[in-house]
Amino acid sequence: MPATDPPDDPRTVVRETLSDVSLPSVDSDLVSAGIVAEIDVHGSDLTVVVDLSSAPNASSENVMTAVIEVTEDIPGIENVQVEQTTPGPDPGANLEDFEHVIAVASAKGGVGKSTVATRLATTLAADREVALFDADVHGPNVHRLLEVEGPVYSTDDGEPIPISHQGMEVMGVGLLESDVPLAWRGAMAHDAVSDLFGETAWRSDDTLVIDLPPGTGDVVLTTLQEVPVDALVVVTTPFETSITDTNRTIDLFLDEGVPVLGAVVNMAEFVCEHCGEPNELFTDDVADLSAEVLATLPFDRDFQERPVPGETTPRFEELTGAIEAELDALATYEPPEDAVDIRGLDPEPRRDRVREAFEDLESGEQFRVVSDRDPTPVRQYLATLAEVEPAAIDPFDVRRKSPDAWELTTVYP
Ligand SMILES: Nc1ncnc2c1ncn2[C@@H]1O[C@H](COP(=O)(O)OP(=O)(O)OP(=O)(O)O)[C@@H](O)[C@H]1O
Repeated sequence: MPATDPPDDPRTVVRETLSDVSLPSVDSDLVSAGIVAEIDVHGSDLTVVVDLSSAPNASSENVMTAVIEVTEDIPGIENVQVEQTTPGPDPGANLEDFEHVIAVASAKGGVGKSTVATRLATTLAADREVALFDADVHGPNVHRLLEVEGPVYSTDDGEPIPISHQGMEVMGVGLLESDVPLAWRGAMAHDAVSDLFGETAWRSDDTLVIDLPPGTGDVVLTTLQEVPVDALVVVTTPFETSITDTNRTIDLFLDEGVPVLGAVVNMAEFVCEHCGEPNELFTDDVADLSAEVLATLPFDRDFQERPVPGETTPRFEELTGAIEAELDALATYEPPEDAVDIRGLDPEPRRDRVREAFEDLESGEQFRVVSDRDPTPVRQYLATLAEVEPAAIDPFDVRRKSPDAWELTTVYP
């Protein structure tokens, strides 16, 4: 009798085989950890369904590879298929469900935007549940920095499941086609990012960090319109043209009502590894930056190493601290005392409050409104009330202060 005869109940053999498999990211073996949800054998075809909700630190890829490796050697088994169940107790959390959204942008490529976004996410992951989205459709490299690979699996409803990487969820266009250079442009790029954003079945709902593409193109602007960003961080190098471009980018974001938190000045100096002497890499002064400097980072080879979720990097603590303070401030946003607060009101009382307060003013007096939506359309209404052209309602400064509080500041013409 050949030694490869299939056993009476092949599922038992598969289960026993899997109970001998352990991974560094899982506390016990795959069966005891509750990862093996279902085993199905038809002839020589084996299907193993894995559920990673009980092992948040396990990467689906590592688990699937381990399952395939050990089960395809089982006598009688020729084809092995591993499927992942819809994860988590509350699968498919929406973008709106995130408590905080932080986006990282830059005017130019290559200034360290992805490095900052990725390290910010991994540092924040020490205290929070963090998800990281790579929206840099033209040069996605978050997955490379973290050394995370696809394939990306889908829920039963076809929603892409983010890769769980050491407790942090990661998603991005780079994961969909790991080794294929993406050449998406314009509308196609926008659609790809937008779809992925809208459909991803996040499990976390605390903090989302987004690595935006460089510049202020279509993907950046539509992403910022579609996603309720709490705070935007702009990365720049301290070089004159870089600062000029960054200032232009910041102005554009402010015009769009994006809450720009501040800037990270990257690669500001290089400390000689031999003599310890710091050397400025650029001589230009960052005083010209139009945003607050949240952190200044040196050129440091350590930043080229793979960041690990949950591991704090001393150099990033300043930045992370500034962002956490801002997130706390957002949670307790108080409108200025002189502002007309129209949040939560129906359309008619909103208009009445604005009209009464605006018509009370003398020419040149400041008018401030706090709204729970973008108050830009109010300009036309104010112009009608003052019997002027909308352009005469000037200045017209709209700032988003929290996910649901916009401040409009203008003066009576
Ligand atoms: N402070 C730093 N010290 C040393 N190396 C750095 C630093 N910041 C970034 N780098 C390195 O510079 C390179 C570019 O960084 P990164 O990919 O983060 O830039 P980027 O602005 O996201 O670029 P792109 O927009 O083109 O994707 C990477 O190899 C990264 O490791």
